[in-house]
Amino acid sequence: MTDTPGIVVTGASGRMGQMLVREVSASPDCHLVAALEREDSDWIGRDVGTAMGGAELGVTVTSDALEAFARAQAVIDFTAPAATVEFAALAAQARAVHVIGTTGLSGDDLKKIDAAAHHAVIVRAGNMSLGVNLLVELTRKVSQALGEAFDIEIVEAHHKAKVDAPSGTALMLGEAAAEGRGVALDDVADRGRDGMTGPREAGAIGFSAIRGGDIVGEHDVLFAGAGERIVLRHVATDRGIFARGALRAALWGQDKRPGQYSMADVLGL
Ligand SMILES: NC(=O)C1=CN([C@@H]2O[C@H](COP(=O)(O)OP(=O)(O)OC[C@H]3O[C@@H](n4cnc5c(N)ncnc54)[C@H](OP(=O)(O)O)[C@@H]3O)[C@@H](O)[C@H]2O)C=CC1
Ligand SMILES: O=C(O)C1=N[C@H](C(=O)O)C[C@H](O)C1
Repeated sequence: MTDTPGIVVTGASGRMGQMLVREVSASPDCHLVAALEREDSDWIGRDVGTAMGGAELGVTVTSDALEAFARAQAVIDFTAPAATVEFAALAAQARAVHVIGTTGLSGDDLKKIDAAAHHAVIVRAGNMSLGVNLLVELTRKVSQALGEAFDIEIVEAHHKAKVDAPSGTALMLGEAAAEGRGVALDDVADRGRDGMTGPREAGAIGFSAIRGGDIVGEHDVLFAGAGERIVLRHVATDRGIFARGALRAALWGQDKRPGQYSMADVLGL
């Protein structure tokens, strides 16, 4: 037996799920207690390590979330909105820290996650990397300094399997840019241009999404002024940056009071 925090990885067969299983099982600071998949997944009942094509890890893939969460101190969850909302209620019941990387959550989903955060620690971020969370802070500062004389456009690029747009990261950057200007993002966001759009609206924060191939995740924040342009850019080349951030959040959350926290809290930004 080990006395390090026990961690459940949800969506274990997914792109992020597999990366998380690797990070958690390689870390000396925690141990993998369960790997979760859908009931009808052909990974159920198999050792998660061998299902991933590697060495046995001694953890059998299960679909019983509540039983798994009851044995864990943290749940790391990069799945899909419907699953994440369900897992938030179950993690709260088990009083396990819930680290949410899932993006594309609706306003209704976020209300349910808020309710779960009354009972347990939730750390949620559209991007768990150190670099992007620093970029968010820079975006807020540059937006505040420049004001509306500079037009803000956020351009993101991801792999062809991504199902939500704009990305969670683009929305975090948009929120920060809006905060820097003292406005609400919902009032100024321009999330898709097509046809006779007319000239750009003053004060708008524009979003563009590129999807293709195996792009891990790229984000540009453009501040376009008269005669000059500033571009803040983050390029992810390895999903390990998200997995390591999520693991850091799971460990950080162990001694925190119930509530909802961000990666900025975890990183002390
Ligand atoms: N915050 C961050 O730093 C990052 C966030 N993400 C986000 O993480 C999420 C997952 O991304 P990615 O790993 O690329 O996606 P994948 O599609 O590769 O993996 C998602 C996994 O979740 C499982 N899943 C989906 N719905 C359910 C459900 N209802 N019950 C149980 N399991 C379910 C999927 O199973 P099945 O295949 O059977 O549907 C799959 O195994 C996305 O929202 C993405 O935007 C990604 C990278 C970084
Ligand atoms: O789906 C992805 O892959 C990613 N999703 C997150 C997002 O929506 O911003 C984070 C990262 O860019 C990869």
